[in-house]
Amino acid sequence: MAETENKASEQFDVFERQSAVLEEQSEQASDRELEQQDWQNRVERNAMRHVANLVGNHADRTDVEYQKARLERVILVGVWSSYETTQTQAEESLRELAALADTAGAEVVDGLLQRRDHPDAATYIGSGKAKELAQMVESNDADTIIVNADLPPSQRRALEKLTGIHVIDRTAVILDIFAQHATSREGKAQVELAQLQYMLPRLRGWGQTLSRQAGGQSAGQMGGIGSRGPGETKLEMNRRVIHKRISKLKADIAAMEPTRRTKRDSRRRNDIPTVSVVGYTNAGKSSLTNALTGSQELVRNALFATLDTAVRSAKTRSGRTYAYADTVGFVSDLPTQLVEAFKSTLEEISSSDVILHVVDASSLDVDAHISTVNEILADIDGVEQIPRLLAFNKVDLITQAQLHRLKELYPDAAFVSATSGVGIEQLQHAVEALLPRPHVRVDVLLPYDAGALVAQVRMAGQIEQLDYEDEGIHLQAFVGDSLAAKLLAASQ
Ligand SMILES: Nc1nc2c(ncn2[C@@H]2O[C@H](COP(=O)(O)OP(=O)(O)OP(=O)(O)O)[C@@H](O)[C@H]2O)c(=O)[nH]1
Ligand SMILES: [Mg+2]
Repeated sequence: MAETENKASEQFDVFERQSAVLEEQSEQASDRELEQQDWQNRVERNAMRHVANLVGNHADRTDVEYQKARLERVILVGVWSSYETTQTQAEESLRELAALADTAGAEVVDGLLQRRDHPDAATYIGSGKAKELAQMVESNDADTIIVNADLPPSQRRALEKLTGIHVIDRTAVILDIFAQHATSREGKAQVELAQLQYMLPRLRGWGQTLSRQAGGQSAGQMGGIGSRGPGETKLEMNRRVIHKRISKLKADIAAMEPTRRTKRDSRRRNDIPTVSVVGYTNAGKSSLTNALTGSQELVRNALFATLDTAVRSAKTRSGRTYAYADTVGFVSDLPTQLVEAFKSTLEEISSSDVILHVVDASSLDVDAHISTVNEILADIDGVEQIPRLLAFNKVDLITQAQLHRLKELYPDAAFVSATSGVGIEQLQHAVEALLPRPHVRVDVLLPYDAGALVAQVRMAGQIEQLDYEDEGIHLQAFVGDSLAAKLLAASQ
C-alpha cells in the first residue's frame, strides 16, 4: 500500500501548473477513496485541457496537405530522474514533444510523466504505470503512444503488447516531420537517408507493428506518425537492399553539393551580402524575416515550418541590396541520424556575412535554447568569425519585468516583435551596420551604354556621386573587388 501511494505521488501531471484549482481540492479531501476519484476526475479533465493547451492552433493549417492527414490521438509518456533534471525541465521537454506531435499532425489527448531513477528495463515506465497507461489508452481512444526518449526495440514491443497500440519515440516524430516537410530534392534525400539509418537497427520489431498500423497501404500521408517517408514497403526490403539504398543516397547527396555551392557562389559574385537568420524552432525566424524584408514566406505555428533555406532580399536605407536567408529551426536532442541532414542545410550559414540569432523571448527555457543554437553553430566550419546579433522576438508576449530582466542579462541584444512591429526598424539598422562595406573606391567615367553596370553599383555598392555629363556617366562609389574590376574595364 505504502508503495502504491509513493508511486502515485511520483506521477506528475504535465499540466499541473494549469490545474491549481483542482490541486487544492484534492489536498482537502482526506478520504483516500475520494482522493482517488478526484485524481480520476483530474485525469479526465486534464485530458480535455491537454487538447486545449497543448495541441496548439490547427486553425492556421489551411493547406490541403494538413486537411488530408489523419489526426492521430496520441498519449505522451516520459520518465525523468531527479539526478539528471528538474521537474520543470522534464515538463518543458514533454511540452516540446507535444509541440512536435502537433506539428506532425497528431492530436495530443494526454500525457504521463513518471519520476524514476532509471527507465524500467522491460517496459520503460514501471509495470504498474504501464497498466495505468493501458487504461488511459482505452478511455481516451488513443491510437499512438509517443515516448519522450530513444526507445530500445524490446521496450517498445513490451509497451505495445501491454497497451495494444502503436508506440513510437521522439526521434520517429522528428523524422516524420522532416519527411512531411522536406521539399527540395536534396532535403528529401537527406530525410530518407536519416529514416533508413534510424530504421536499420530496429528492423526486427517493426513488421508486426506496421502490419497492424497501416495495413497494406503503401507509404504515404495516411500511414501515420513514424511510418511516412520510405515507409513499410521499404521495410520489407532486407538489410542488404537498405544498405545499398543508403550508399546510393549518400552518393546522390554528395553529387548535389556542387549545385548548392554554385547557388551560394553566385550570390557572392554579385557582392550581395547575406544575413543568416538562425534560431530554435518556432522562435519566429520566418515571421521576423518577413517583417524585416516585407515578404510573405510561409509562417505557421508549428515546429519546422521551414525546412529548406529560403532567401529574401532587402534594401538598406542607402539603397544597397542584401539578402536574408531564413533557415531550419534548431532543436535540442536532434536525432543523431538527422544531424548530418540538418548541418548540410546549415552549411550556407558559413558563407553569410552576418548571423542573426532569433530567440523566443516568451519561451520558458531561453538560456537552454540559446546554448543549443550556439553549440550547433560551433560545429559548423567557418562561422566563428562572422559577426552575430542576438534578437529576442515575441516581446509582445512577455511582461515589462521579464523584458527588463532579459535586457539586463543580454545588454547587447535587440528586442523585437515580428507581429507588432516593435523594434523592427532598430533591428534593421543594427543588421545594416554589420554588413560588410564595399571597400574599393572608384572614380570612373563610363560610356552611356554602361547603364547595366550602374544598376549593379546601385544594388551592391554605395554611390557617392553620379553625374550624367557630356562625355559620359561620371561615377564615384564604393564597391566590392569584382565590381571594381568591371567598372575599371568599362571606363573610358
Ligand atoms: N505573439 C507573437 N507571435 C509571434 C511573433 N513572431 C512569430 N510569432 C508566432 O510564432 C509562430 C512561429 O513563427 P515562425 O515565424 O513560423 O517561426 P520559425 O522560427 O520560422 O519556425 P520554424 O521554421 O518552424 O523553425 C507563429 O505562430 C507566429 O505567428 C511575435 O513577435 N509575437
Ligand atoms: Mg520558419
